[in-house]
Amino acid sequence: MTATALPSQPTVIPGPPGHPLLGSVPALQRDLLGTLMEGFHRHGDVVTYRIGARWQRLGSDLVAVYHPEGVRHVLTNPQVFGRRTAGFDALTEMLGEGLLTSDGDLWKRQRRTLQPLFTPRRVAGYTDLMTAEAERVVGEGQPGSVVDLHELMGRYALRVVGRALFGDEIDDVAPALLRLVPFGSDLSLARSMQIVRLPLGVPTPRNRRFRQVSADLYAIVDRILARRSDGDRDDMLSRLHAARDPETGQPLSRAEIRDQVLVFLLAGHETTAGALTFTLHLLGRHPEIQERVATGDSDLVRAALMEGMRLYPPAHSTERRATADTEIAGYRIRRGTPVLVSPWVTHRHPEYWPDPERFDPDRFLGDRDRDRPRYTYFPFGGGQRSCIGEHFALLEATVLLRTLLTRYRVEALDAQLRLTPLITLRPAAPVRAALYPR
Ligand code: HEM
Repeated sequence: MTATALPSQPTVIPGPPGHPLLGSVPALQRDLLGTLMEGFHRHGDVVTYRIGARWQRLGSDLVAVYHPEGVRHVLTNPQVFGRRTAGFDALTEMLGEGLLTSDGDLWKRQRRTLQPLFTPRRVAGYTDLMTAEAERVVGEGQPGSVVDLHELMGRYALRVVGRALFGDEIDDVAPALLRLVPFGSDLSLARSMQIVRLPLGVPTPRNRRFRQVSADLYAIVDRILARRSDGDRDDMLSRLHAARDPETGQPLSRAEIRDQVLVFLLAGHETTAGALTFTLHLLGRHPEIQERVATGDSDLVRAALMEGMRLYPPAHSTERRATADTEIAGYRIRRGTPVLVSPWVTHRHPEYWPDPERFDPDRFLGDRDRDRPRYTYFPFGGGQRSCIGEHFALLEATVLLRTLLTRYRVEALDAQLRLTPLITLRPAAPVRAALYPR
């Protein structure tokens, strides 16, 4: 498949017919990832899901693009595929206009200003902090006891990002934050899937809950910001205050700093916690692979993490909106159409991933890793809106894996992971594992 026109291609994009009045909405709400996967198996690399009624004016089409070449086209052409989608609009209503949700010139300015905080050299400066937190979390495990990997990894990732941001522990607000995140994620996703979206000001029970969660999240940020005495610190918050747009010299406003802090707190812990949980679960189901990784060999640790994120990409799907008429694989995409790309599906594309469901970290070693086309694997997205925290997350995750696995043998106690795909992929239940000292 290519992103150029193929004259023999039909112009109607195939897809499931769905419910006459609701289209694929009930199926997507019931089982998002299963519905996407089924669409791929039945209809191929480009699939239309009807959102709402079949009559043109009472619904719209969501086009999912699963082939790596199509994914590249969507993620690397921001002039054609913009960010103002129902999903990002709902997130903006919840979290304000931080780097994840802002758009256009505002995003450009924010990214220019914040990028220097995330260079590999800057990120390497957090190694000691990450190691100390990994030791601390690992030290809390009772030998032989059963732990919930997701709870443990959530605590680790939040402590790391909290200390990196504020130079201090944020343990006092962590439980509230960890409790609010799935509510916020669930409400944002549900709002983005509503066929008719009432303004948040309309006091429906769901709108009230939405606004309350947003207010509670900001209250946590304000509490942390208020107690922090500005001194000579070298944390991310001081750098946010000191950061200047390299082109205009403009600093971030107070409101922008508040929004960025919230985005970093949320985007910076949930995804990494998920990646670690899923990888440890998989290693806990594959003792022979775990033994190799437990040697601490950095290539193997990295490969295990990459393979964990292949099978369970924390950011399982993302969306763009066509801002002009365009074409993908010969199919016409009309201006205004929402377009979805999904690491969950593309990471299982059998053309590029033989035996896709098998956990095999060796896929990420040597030539096999190098020879693969770029957008067969995109857990951190791609193009100009790719994850700013990628180096940070990779370092943080490999430090934890090495620390935990050299100390403990992990035995996963659940045969299957039950998942809830909200904005990010989350376990639907505790992910139980026993830790045995080595
Ligand atoms: C394993 C961990 C992580 C994964 C899998 C991940 C994944 C992603 C993905 C896929 C995107 C792009 C979304 C899109 O294109 O629509 C993204 C964006 C972003 N991520 Fe991450 N992320 C991770 C960790 C982090 C960390 C640690 C931070 C911050 C400390 C962070 C902050 C952000 C921000 C601010 C953006 C928006 C960037 C922009 O639009 O300019 N992420 N992330």
